[in-house]
Amino acid sequence: MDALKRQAAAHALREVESGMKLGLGTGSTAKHFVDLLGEKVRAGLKVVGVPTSEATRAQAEACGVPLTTLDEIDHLDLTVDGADEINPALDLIKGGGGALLREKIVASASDRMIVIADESKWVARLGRFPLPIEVIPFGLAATRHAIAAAFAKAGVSGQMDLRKSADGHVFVTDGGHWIVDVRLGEIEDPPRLAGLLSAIPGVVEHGLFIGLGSTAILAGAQGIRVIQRP
Ligand SMILES: O=C(CO)[C@H](O)[C@H](O)COP(=O)(O)O
Repeated sequence: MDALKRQAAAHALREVESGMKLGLGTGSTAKHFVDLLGEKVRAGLKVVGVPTSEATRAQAEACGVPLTTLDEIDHLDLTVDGADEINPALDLIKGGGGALLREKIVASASDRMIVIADESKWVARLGRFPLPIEVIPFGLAATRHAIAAAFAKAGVSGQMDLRKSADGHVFVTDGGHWIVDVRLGEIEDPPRLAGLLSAIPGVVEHGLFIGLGSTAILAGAQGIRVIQRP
């Protein structure tokens, strides 16, 4: 599986040109991309990156990839990131690694987003992977109530689990927020659910990435598949 992730990352690297401003994703697949990008940079490629997490920032720095922020620049040419699920519309579930907020800000600031993954992430319908919802700790019970109401309107339901770290403490995002993971099953209308969740005051962001993915590069036993957003 890890070899497939690296193959997808290597394929995405072909889209990188000198002078580009790049969004750098988070997770085990994006890690391969940053690693391979670092090799190119050390060989002379001129790019600048905006990391989507503190973990990616540390990795990119160690690899020698020059970094900037979306305070210093307001726009990126290309973001390359992984995903937890990808459907044929190239809508995504992201946030398994907890970086969904910065990932969505960075992807939204990019002309193009290439999603890299192994084939197991390709699904007919989103929802098998638990949907991460990043919430403000203040007023959590009220926010959960509002999330449940949004689910009812969208015709889905599922248990909400507050994400914990391996040490048993509540997982805290790079932005200081918490994450509620919800196993919904098939989501009939992801754009509608995304809109309903975005309207809830205590919800900082959610893992439905609608209309952001431009291209998916999927690596499988049969080779690489490149899918463009319809
Ligand atoms: O959204 C993410 C992190 O917030 C990741 O892109 C997603 O979880 C996929 O990770 P991996 O490449 O390790 O399977």
